[in-house]
Amino acid sequence: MSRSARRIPTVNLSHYRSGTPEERARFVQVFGDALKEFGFVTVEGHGVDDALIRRTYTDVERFFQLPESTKTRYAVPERPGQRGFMAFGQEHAKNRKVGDMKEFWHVGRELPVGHPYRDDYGPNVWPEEVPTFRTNTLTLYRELDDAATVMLQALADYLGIARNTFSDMTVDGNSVLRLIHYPPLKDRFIPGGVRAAEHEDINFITLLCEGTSGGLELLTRDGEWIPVDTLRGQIVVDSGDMLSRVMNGVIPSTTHRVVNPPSTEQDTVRYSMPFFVHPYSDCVLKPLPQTETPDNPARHPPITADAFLKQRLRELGFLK
Ligand SMILES: O=C(O)CCC(=O)C(=O)O
Ligand SMILES: [Fe+2]
Repeated sequence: MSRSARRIPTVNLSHYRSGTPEERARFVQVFGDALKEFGFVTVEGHGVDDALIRRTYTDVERFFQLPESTKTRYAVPERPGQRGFMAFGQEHAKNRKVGDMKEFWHVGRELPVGHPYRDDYGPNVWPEEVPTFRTNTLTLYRELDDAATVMLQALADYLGIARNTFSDMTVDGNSVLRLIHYPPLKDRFIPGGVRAAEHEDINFITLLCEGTSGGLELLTRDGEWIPVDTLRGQIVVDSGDMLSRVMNGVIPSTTHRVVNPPSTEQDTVRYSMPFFVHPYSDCVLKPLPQTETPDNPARHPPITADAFLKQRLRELGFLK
């Protein structure tokens, strides 16, 4: 296969959940190999309700079409970039000065009163102009969280370690559902700007409901950009920096970006909904014993998920 024709593999999560032993073993192998080789894999049969994804996209579109003065009322300056609305051009990738050409909204985990992480994660805010936004996004959050748990169990099977090794780390984790609007470039443009400049995700793994138009690309381990095209109903999964820490680089995080539309004819709007799966705040990110070998000594000292997140939010310009 020519290098540029390479595509990431597709797997069906229902084979892992309820397939034959052979289907289950095959899922584990292809899923794990894909994360190792590409840091990306396409997942079907994930159990997240397609109608819910459509309803949520409708709500997201309604919100982003509101006037700027309304949207900015939902910015949360005390938790910049973590809850509520983040205006166009505000987030810039690590080591870049120019902001990404996107605006977005973050929904975080809701925890019961008295939970030790409740204040730390902070309250969500909700746009009163879109009454179904709260229910739809929280339901989607829960369904993506469930799918992620199963995927993390499959990854542990792949490595031959206790099945709940990773999924225990994400119980009550600081996961975030990000709802992104990339306007057409004719409407808003930042000179030198990109829809989403190349970056690695901070978290463990990311589940991306298919975007409403193309542009997502990943950088292969040998330095080639390849498109990640998803069909309706597929979820793309990628590995982030926190997983790489725990895997001591054996599953590296993968660089990816969202490129600008290639021509004025294709200058379409794009919406996407990544779900960033995070460990709980006090979870210590340190190499699993199986990944630390004489050939691959520990690459980083241990750090809590919370300290790591704050360090990265500073690099993104969100925290002082
Ligand atoms: O919009 C997308 O498809 C990807 C967005 C992304 O990579 C991110 O927000 O981290
Ligand atoms: Fe990303």
